[in-house]
Amino acid sequence: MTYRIAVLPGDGIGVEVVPQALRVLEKIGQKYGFSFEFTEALIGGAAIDATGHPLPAETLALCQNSDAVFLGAIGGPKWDSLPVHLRPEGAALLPLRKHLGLYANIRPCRTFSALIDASTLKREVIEGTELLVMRELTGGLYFGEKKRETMENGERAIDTLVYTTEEVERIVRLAFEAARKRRGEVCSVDKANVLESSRLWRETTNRIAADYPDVTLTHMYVDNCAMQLVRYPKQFDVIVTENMFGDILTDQASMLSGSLGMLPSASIGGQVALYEPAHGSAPDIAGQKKANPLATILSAAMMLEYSFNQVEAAREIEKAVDTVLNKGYRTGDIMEAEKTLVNTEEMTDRVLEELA
Ligand SMILES: NC(=O)C1=CN([C@@H]2O[C@H](COP(=O)(O)OP(=O)(O)OC[C@H]3O[C@@H](n4cnc5c(N)ncnc54)[C@H](O)[C@@H]3O)[C@@H](O)[C@H]2O)C=CC1
Ligand SMILES: CC(C)CC(=O)C(=O)O
Ligand SMILES: [Mg+2]
Repeated sequence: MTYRIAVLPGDGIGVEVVPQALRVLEKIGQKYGFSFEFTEALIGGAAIDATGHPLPAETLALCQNSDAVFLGAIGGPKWDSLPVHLRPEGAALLPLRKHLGLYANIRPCRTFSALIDASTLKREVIEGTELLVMRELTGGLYFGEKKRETMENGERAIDTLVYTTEEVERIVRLAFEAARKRRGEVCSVDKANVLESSRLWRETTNRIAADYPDVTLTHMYVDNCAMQLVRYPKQFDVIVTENMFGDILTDQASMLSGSLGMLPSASIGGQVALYEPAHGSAPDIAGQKKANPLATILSAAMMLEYSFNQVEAAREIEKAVDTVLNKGYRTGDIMEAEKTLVNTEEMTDRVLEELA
């Protein structure tokens, strides 16, 4: 079996971590008897520089005609002065997610036992955390109408938060389905005390819950959730939430794993799924071989599981990551005293050794 993967390294550390995950995929494929046809394409700032557009038509066509899409990260200071609708994030990443129908972004967040003591949070708070955030990905504040208007005394800018019943229903159902395979608990996070879209979200979620009597549903306001995530994260099984809330809460939750460089993601819902680390292009460390490749390598494991049902191969990659951490290898973001500092490629070398 050969899987055809559209590979979009993007910008900044995207171009450093993606090749590392491809090495891991090649290796695990050899072991389990499958292979990959990787086709690289431009996206983001790199695509603006080369073609004038952050999401060239050929890139989109390649994604639509592949078995899965594997993305690094996009954006960076070079393109920061562009208006939102022209910059890499707004004109490439969001449209790509929309075109591919990827309405669900799954971000599993667990503690790695080797990293607990490196955390800024107390061991008793984070140990045993195993939560999953189901973030709505093609609606909400990032996709509503935007406007800039000239006023007498300056300008005003408008972003709109819109959700339809159907958009809420499909993501909430996925959350309930995921909870069924886990602890059976869904926490729906909203701001229903002030946002009308959240009131619709909550009403819809309550209605859908009737189809899942075996799953416990609770509701929480997003501000409280941000606090509860660092107070007592073990209370959460599946969190389902609006696009921007999920974006923010998962960067925060990544610290329960040890670093943003440890958090993988899968975006599903359409014909072709997309896998990418939760982090961005990290301009502050780009080009210095410091990037932690593990979030991207763990995203590759999610691809094997979700798109290709290669569950055993996925588990083996996750186990290799655990072992490498247990042996004391660390990139800078997770470094602590008496551990071995390695660069992006060396960390991957260690993972490959465990897969040998
Ligand atoms: N999916 C995507 O393509 C995303 C793109 N971005 C874009 O990335 C650019 C930078 O955004 P930031 O706010 O700085 O967020 P970021 O996620 O790129 O970085 C935040 C912090 O985490 C660190 N970090 C992130 N990934 C790491 C890794 N693998 N290893 C070690 N350290 C890591 C960075 O060095 C930085 O200090 C912006 O242009 C932003 O729009 C941001 C988030 C997601
Ligand atoms: C363009 C942003 C929405 C990207 C991001 O921060 C994310 O998807 O996590
Ligand atoms: Mg984000």
